[in-house]
Amino acid sequence: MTTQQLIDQIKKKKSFLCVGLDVDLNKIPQHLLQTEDPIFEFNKAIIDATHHLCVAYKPNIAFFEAYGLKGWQALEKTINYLNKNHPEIFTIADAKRGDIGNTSTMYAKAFFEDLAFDSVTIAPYMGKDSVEPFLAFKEKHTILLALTSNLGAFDFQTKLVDGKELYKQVLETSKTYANSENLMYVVGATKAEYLSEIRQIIPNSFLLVPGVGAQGGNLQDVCKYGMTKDVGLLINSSRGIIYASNQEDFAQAAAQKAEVLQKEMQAILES
Ligand SMILES: O=C(O)c1cc(=O)[nH]c(=O)n1[C@@H]1O[C@H](COP(=O)(O)O)[C@@H](O)[C@H]1O
Repeated sequence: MTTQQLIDQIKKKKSFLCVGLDVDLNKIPQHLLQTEDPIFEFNKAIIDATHHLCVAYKPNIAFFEAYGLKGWQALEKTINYLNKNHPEIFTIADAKRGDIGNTSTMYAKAFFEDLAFDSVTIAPYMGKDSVEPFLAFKEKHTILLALTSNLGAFDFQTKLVDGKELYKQVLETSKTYANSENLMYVVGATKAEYLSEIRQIIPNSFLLVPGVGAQGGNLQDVCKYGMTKDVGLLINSSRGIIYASNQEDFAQAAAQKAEVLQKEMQAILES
């Protein structure tokens, strides 16, 4: 999916919501555990109930890998279900990969070719030759961790390196990479006060913003400081939506939570 197609969807749906699929078998409704593929059945029900309210889904790969082969098969079924039934949806493999060049190429093939995701999250720590193999897939999007939502972000990301915060170095240096126009960045919703300065470095790039809901980030603040003329934001919520109920009504409950966020986004877009 091109960036323009994503922008068009945001305008059409009046939503820049990304639903995070962080499926934990201990948290899903008991009755699903009797089915052959509880992870996929859960995802399918969530997607069926929420796809009109969001523009993206972000399966977090850890939550699939934790269940071995069955988890990986559920991931494959989930992305195939999305690509077949909802090609208008932007898909994010939240894998946080990045390694020496030839290894990154294999990670890129796994998520872009084999699983056919639109984008993948990448850790920038290993630098240019670890990121460019993902950017080589010109029709795909590489989402680089810039300033993350967790407390550990202050261990390295905000530290000064040559007089400048490391996350700013990541933003500036990554702009020099080949095909950098296909970069998006992760900025945690819990770090909204940093967004004005971030926008000075990357005025137009899309940001994936996790951390609203369960982690305490605030949608209004993120939009105030981070929104561009083309919106430029994908706001992710995982637990706050998918675990709204652990009973048979879980999908409707998830849709209700998603709708609250969508309505808030609509109000911001129309203000
Ligand atoms: O890359 C991410 O998606 C990510 C980056 C970050 O800085 N913080 C963060 O929470 N995430 C992911 O976003 C999701 C947040 O989930 P909830 O806190 O349940 O909404 C999880 O899948 C995290 O792994």
